Amino acid sequence: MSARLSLRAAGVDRDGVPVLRDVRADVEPGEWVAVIGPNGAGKSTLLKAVAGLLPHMGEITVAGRPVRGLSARESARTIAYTAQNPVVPDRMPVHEYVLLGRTPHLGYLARPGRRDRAIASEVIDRLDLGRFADRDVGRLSGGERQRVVLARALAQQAPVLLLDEPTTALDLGHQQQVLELVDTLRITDGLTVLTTLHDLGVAAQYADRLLMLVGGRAVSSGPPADVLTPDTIAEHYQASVTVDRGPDGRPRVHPIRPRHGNGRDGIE
Ligand SMILES: Nc1ncnc2c1ncn2[C@@H]1O[C@H](COP(=O)(O)OP(=O)(O)OP(=O)(O)O)[C@@H](O)[C@H]1O
Repeated sequence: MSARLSLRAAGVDRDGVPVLRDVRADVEPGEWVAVIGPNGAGKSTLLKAVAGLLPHMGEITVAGRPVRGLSARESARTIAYTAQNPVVPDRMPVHEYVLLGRTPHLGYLARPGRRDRAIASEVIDRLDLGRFADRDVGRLSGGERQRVVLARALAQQAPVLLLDEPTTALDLGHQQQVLELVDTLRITDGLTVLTTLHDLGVAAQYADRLLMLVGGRAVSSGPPADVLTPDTIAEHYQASVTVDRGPDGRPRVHPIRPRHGNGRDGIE
């Protein structure tokens, strides 16, 4: 199953304050869109609204069906979501926790079967978690836990993957491993991938398109090379960068020190 994701005039209020407004976006099956933007821009809010965890205005549909009409079970079979700061049960072995990802596929009161265990084992292996399989989730490092949470989401085998900052706690090698795995699944299984990513370099390398939010509104969207310009980044992040192209033609963003011109630090 593949599923197109579509947002039309999507908006969210939190405590009566508008934090997302009038967002229009589409993510096609097999496409990876990264939501970028400064702190507090509404990136996590957007993902939570798509995951059905926050009430929204406008229309958000998955495979043509409004997400607000999906039951919890239907939603979990269609959308796998990982939070920026996931809450995990401390005293549960990794293999059991990952197996929870199979719950939406089980019949009423049914227990996971051989196939469910095989799927959970496979994602545990692919995320290099085999040696932690019997350890409690609460006794893992931050990066190990982040991979376990992703493993549970992948075990769900949902056609839509929503990942809120999936690599923040990961070392460089595991970052690449996770991002490459998601990219492979996007290509081989046609997953529809929507992530938030703070690291603009990573976003540029992996996403087909970027959606930049500022103050809850989409201010720019399109291929990474169109969105990631020094002027746009200076305007919306108040950051100084240069941008060039890598061998793959994708933009590479290099932070540079702003020019202070006050003479105190020797920089003109
Ligand atoms: N539970 C909440 N109640 C009220 N306001 C909230 C709540 N959670 C977030 N907000 C506000 O909503 C706005 C958007 O927050 P959100 O977490 O979506 O931003 P973000 O772009 O993901 O930020 P960051 O890059 O810092 O993770 C912010 O102004 C934030 O303060």
